[in-house]
Amino acid sequence: MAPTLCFNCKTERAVIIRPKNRHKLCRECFIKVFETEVHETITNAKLFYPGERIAIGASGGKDSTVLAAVLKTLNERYNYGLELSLLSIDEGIRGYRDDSLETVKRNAVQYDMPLKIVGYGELYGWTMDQVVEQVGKKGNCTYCGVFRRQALDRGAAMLEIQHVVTGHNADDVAETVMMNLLRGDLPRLSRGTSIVTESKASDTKRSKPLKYAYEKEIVLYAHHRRLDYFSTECIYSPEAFRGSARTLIKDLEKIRPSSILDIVKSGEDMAVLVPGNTVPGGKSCKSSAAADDEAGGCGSQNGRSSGGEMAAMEQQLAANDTAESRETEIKMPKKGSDTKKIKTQTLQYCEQCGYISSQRICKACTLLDGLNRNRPKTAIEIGLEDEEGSSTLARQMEHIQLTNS
Ligand SMILES: Nc1ncnc2c1ncn2[C@@H]1O[C@H](COP(=O)(O)OP(=O)(O)OP(=O)(O)O)[C@@H](O)[C@H]1O
Repeated sequence: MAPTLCFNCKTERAVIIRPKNRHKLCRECFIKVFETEVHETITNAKLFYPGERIAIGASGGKDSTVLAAVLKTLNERYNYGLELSLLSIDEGIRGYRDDSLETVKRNAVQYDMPLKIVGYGELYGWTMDQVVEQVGKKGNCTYCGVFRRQALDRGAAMLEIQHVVTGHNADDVAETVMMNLLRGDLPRLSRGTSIVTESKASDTKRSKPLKYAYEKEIVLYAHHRRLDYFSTECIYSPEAFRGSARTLIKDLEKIRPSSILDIVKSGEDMAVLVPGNTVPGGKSCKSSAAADDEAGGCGSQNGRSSGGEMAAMEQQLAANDTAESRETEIKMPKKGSDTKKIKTQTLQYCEQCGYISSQRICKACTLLDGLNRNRPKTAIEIGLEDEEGSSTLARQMEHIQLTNS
């Protein structure tokens, strides 16, 4: 049987089917389409300005590796004029992060980008291995997430960079929407849906250029561009709630491939319902305490292994270069969306470390206090399974304060 030709170029052999339109694409056309859609996300949301210095939160995983590769390509193709750097946080997890950091070091050479590595050990005096040794695996993700959010900000400050981009993708955002919907937490749903999160007082803003990119497409892109990335998952325990939301979304995707972007879109629409808040069309979320609330990574990697779907996909791709993985529809955000609203919080500086926080003592310092007092188990008994840890952390802090008083 004659090979199917690419829907776009009509000359090359098709190796990818996109469920969006059942178009069969060749490698080159798929890569171009993927990059063009990220470019449209960037331009529609006006994510960057010429000359802007950008720190790419680089974990060595597929998402941030694809992000770095695509940003480099687009920066050159469309003359964004960006100065791109890699910023890696070393959580201190032997057998995981030390290996993935080796990948980031290679990426720095491959993409000709400067690399800054900041460690939990140097910032907090605790590596995650030490934290887990003390608190156990249950709930360790909350420590890691809170520490990473601050670490990314602090790393960016060291580089004198005011914009950190992360590899959060459409699946991650859909999970966050689903989790906050199930918790009835619209303000957090609103913040998690925004493509940009910035704080009134913090110099550092965050954005997610891959917000509309499906995880499966990211894997395909990495595969077909032969990107060098690290695919092992964190050795510590997954967050059960996010893992359940992930499984639910993956199941929905199987039945209806557009579910992921539909959930993201619903999240953007629901964000409008947050009373007294201001978010431009899921584009930007200005929170006075965004630094404390914005996801700093992880919390999505963990729990991802439900079913090992991505790992299986990667294996299949590696074994068969003519992969015909099912793709999902990418709908780009419409230009000129309405202004929407988000919750504002009271801003203050942590009395201990000076980090921006909605609390007198920031979450990292609260957790560190618990660790340093050698009694974190008391503090985390109330449960730690959320993507940003914030609601639970607020309860933890109350608990800790009560325990102390
Ligand atoms: N240790 C880290 N150093 C720098 N950035 C990080 C780190 N961990 C996570 N991030 C950032 O947060 C994003 C989401 O992280 P998460 O842990 O959810 O992994 P992920 O979705 O699998 O992404 P990746 O494939 O890039 O690891 C990453 O894409 C990256 O931009």
